[in-house]
Amino acid sequence: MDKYVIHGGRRLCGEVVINGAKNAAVAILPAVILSDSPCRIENLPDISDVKNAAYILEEMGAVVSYPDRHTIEIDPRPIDTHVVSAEVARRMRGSYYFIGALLGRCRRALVPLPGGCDFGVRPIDQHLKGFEALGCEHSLDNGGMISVVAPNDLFGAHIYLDMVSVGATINIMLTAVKARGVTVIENAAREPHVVDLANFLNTMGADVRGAGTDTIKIHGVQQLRGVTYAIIPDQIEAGTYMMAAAATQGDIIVKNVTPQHLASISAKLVEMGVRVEEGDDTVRVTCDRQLRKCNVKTLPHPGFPTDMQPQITTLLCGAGGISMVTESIFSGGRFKYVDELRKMGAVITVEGSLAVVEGVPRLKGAPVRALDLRAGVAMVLAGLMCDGVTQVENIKYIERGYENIVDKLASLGADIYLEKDPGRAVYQVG
Ligand SMILES: CC(=O)N[C@H]1[C@@H](OP(=O)(O)OP(=O)(O)OC[C@H]2O[C@@H](n3ccc(=O)[nH]c3=O)[C@H](O)[C@@H]2O)O[C@H](CO)[C@@H](O)[C@@H]1O
Ligand SMILES: C=C(OP(=O)(O)O)C(=O)O
Repeated sequence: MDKYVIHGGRRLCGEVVINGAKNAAVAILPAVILSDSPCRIENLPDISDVKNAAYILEEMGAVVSYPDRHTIEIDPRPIDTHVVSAEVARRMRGSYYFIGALLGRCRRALVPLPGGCDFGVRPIDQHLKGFEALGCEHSLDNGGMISVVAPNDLFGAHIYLDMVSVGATINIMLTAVKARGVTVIENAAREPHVVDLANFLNTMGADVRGAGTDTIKIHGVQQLRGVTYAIIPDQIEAGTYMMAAAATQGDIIVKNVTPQHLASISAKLVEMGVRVEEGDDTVRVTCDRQLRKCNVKTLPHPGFPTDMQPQITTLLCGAGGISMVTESIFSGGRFKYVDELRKMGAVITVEGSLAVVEGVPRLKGAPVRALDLRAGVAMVLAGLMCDGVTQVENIKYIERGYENIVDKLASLGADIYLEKDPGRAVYQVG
């Protein structure tokens, strides 16, 4: 099995450039099928989730080309199916956005239940409730394929989400932009990728207002046109490198970011005694002291992101005192990685959605597994901050969301390399 090998204890210093946002990219790529002409998407991250989304588009008949590693051109006109096949779609969460986009394009969709990080149950009832309100019927077959059909067309509706859901907000937007009349989504998610998708759709000719607030209003239109669009920087990749600076008493300038998207992450680092200086599109993170304990609660944006929870919990393992981390988005299922951290000497007790983290002087290197994307990158952070050698297995999860992580960390001074499994002829993503 391929693994990352990390000799810990190096101070990370220098500059790192952040790539485009995974969670924006996996929504914008399906949205392209709503267009009546080709689109060019720039600042695309080179990660396996994006490769898988592009593969699905090609499999459906779109003509796809890559002028360079971070740019994709997609001509959706040849697509003549409403079906997404299961194999690749099940390797990622964002494949469920093909439901919303296909409904907008052709009023029906047959798409597998999505994959993505395993936090226990990840229901999609709010997505289905939204589609129903817009005039759709749905069913699930034994093979895990979801069929959603709008027998009499799509009609704008007033939809209140029972919980703040990024996925449901985006999926409903994708359908409603091509519905007749006005749709209002109440209790909508406000994450930066929700806003980025709305901006992309509006550039194509849609009429989406209020994205970034908890009420989004969409006037349906008949046609959307092809555009050139650049994806926003990845909030979570940026936050992870900020934590790497703090974890190693380092000094890193994180470039190509939107500092406003990082406000909750910066605030927690400052509380821990870390210096964070914001530029126009940079943040510099410097740490020259032992971290202070702090309490963290994950919340929908603009609260502290759940996708940064494993990273900050890891950081708190080296802080002075006892910290409390409350996971309020994915209750229960997002602390599984704590067992891996314990192998490195972490002292953490988990009760339901609360982790109590007792700071220890040093973690020590050990063989550990990436249990999901952010849990995996948390193991990398632990490896960087500890004494000795850490081997991180199951790195395919990390590659879902981090472009070139080994080279980026090595360029900051980390002693990390990828050890390829000699027995593995072909590396399969996802
Ligand atoms: C591809 C993508 O963008 N993934 C992100 C998206 O996941 P995802 O879209 O799955 O997350 P949601 O915001 O929908 O989930 C929030 C909470 O609502 C629950 N829920 C959601 C929908 C639903 O129909 N019913 C329901 O009960 C979920 O189980 C969870 O407890 O937002 C999460 C929360 O910021 C992030 O961790 C993921 O990185
Ligand atoms: C949970 C995540 O991703 P996904 O929803 O794609 O599994 C994540 O990015 O941390």
